[in-house]
Amino acid sequence: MDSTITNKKGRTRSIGFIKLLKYLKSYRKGLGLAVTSGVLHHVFAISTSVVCAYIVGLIARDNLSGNGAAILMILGVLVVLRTLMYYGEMWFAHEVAYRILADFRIALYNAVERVSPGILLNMRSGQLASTLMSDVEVLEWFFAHTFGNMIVASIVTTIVLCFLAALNIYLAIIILFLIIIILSIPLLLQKKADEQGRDVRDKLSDANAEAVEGIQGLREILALNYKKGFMKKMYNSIDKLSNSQITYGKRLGLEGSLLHIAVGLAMISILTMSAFLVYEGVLAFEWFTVAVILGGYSFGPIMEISSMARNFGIILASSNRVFEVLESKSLVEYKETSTIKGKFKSDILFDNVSFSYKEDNNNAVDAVSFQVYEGETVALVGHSGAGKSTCINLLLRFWDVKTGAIKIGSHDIRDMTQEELRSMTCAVLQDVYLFHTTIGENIRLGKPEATDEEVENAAKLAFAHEFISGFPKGYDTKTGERGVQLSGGQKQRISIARALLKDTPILIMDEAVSNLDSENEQAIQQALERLRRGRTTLIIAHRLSTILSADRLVVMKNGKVVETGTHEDLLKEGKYYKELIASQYSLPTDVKEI
Ligand SMILES: Nc1ncnc2c1ncn2[C@@H]1O[C@H](COP(=O)(O)OP(=O)(O)OP(=O)(O)O)[C@@H](O)[C@H]1O
Repeated sequence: MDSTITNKKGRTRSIGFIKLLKYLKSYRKGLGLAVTSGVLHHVFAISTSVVCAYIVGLIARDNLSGNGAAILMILGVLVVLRTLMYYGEMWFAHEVAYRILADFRIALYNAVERVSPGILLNMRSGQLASTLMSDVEVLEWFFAHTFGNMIVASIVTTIVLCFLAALNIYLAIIILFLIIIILSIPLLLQKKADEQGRDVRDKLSDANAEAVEGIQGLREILALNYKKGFMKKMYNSIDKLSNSQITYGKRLGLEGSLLHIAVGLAMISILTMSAFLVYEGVLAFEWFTVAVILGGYSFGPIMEISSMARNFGIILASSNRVFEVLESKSLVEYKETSTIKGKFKSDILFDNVSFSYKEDNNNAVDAVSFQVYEGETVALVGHSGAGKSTCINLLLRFWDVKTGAIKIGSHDIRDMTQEELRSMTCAVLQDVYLFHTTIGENIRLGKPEATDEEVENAAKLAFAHEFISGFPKGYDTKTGERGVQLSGGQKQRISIARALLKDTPILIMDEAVSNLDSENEQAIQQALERLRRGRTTLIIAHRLSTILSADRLVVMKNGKVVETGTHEDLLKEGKYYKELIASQYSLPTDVKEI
């Protein structure tokens, strides 16, 4: 029987098993305690039954001869010990399992952070959440109930077989043979179990992703009256999941039935064989019931691991999904240690930069060159899809350039450590995310050690202090999910306060396109003015006022830089810029001045 069934990623069952085992390495002590108490739990349970069976045998032969009280005492002690050991086994096994799950969750989150946003391109956020939470949860079966139980089953079965061999060697041989048959049943159905397990986990993750999308896009679903269409998609996904689970359940049922038939036949064989041995005078009568009980017990632990093995398909599928994230290669590798001497200057150079998001795609930016001098504000302008955000993504090193180089202070950003790059740059992006914590903490994100006074000063400069103070709890007001809901303009002012507090020499901005009321608009423009002062700023400009206030403009079209210069120069000499401005801001094409 091939015990190394290959899954869709080419990973084998045995490789998956070994990978999971590696995580147990640092918990050897806990695992040892779980296995020891597991073995003792079974040994005491078997001993209790064996003593009972022996008493029955003695009573049947009228041979108890006044030992009843002592035997009852022994039985009482065995029951107490068995209970204690069961408690210990559950405690230690779950302690190890849940500690490992915590390790997995932290490692997974680190991996997501390391490989994002690249990984998020290929995975829906619901699918990722499914891996982070429920796939990891499934691994509890392995760490708490599979590996340790396998060791316990091997030890207990060996002990029982030795005991049986001492009674009669033929009984032991027959039971060993029957155990091999019982163990081979899950192996026979292993390929199906792996395929079905993978299918269930994939379908579950799709259904999760659909549900998450339904929550995230609820506003659009209601506003566009898309409820029927969305529900159809949702039903479809849930239908596929339940069909897959039913198929999986049917196989579990088939496997379980085969196991019960095998165990039933095994019990009949033991009963017949023991009776035959007693009849032949080879086995004393009082050992008959003991032999039958021991025979039955030898299948107990084996049945336990067989039922776990029946679910190994799902365990393997979940572990593959977890390892897929853990082992995803980072799109960007940072230098571990700094090689750059002296202080950084903050000018930015895009030197013949080309990049495409996927190998077979056209370049999103193509041979782009421009410079932002220290303290200068350069605005990227162009139609949607021109490549402006891509320039910012590359400067922030969410991806690396395909050819060319981006330099800060004449150093290639690929030669900088993550810490160096992050301490030089701060990004204020369109979609401001507020965490479910206080407004104060949300502002403090980029500088956790900032004092309350510094936070308040930053908020004042960002014109956010006034509305924050208006809340009954001020800076201690909770925001984000289930916290107070802030308007788009208020969120932007908080993100400007964050940037002011972080106080980096380079500011990278993607200006929000959403319409703001004039009060918000004015406050934000003034806050941005303050933020840009003395910093090297690269900004994706959408508002005419921002374009006008920039020192120079870099005009992009289809991934290329087509014109650069000041607004006035471009109006005089540029051709494309004039058309762009006219089309975007409803101005005549012969506009001379705005
Ligand atoms: N994550 C991505 N994966 C694949 N292609 C992408 C991705 N992001 C952008 N693109 C493509 O790269 C090209 C440049 O897009 P980019 O977002 O840089 O343009 P933009 O000028 O910022 O547009 P907008 O003003 O609408 O944000 C477009 O063709 C776009 O479809």
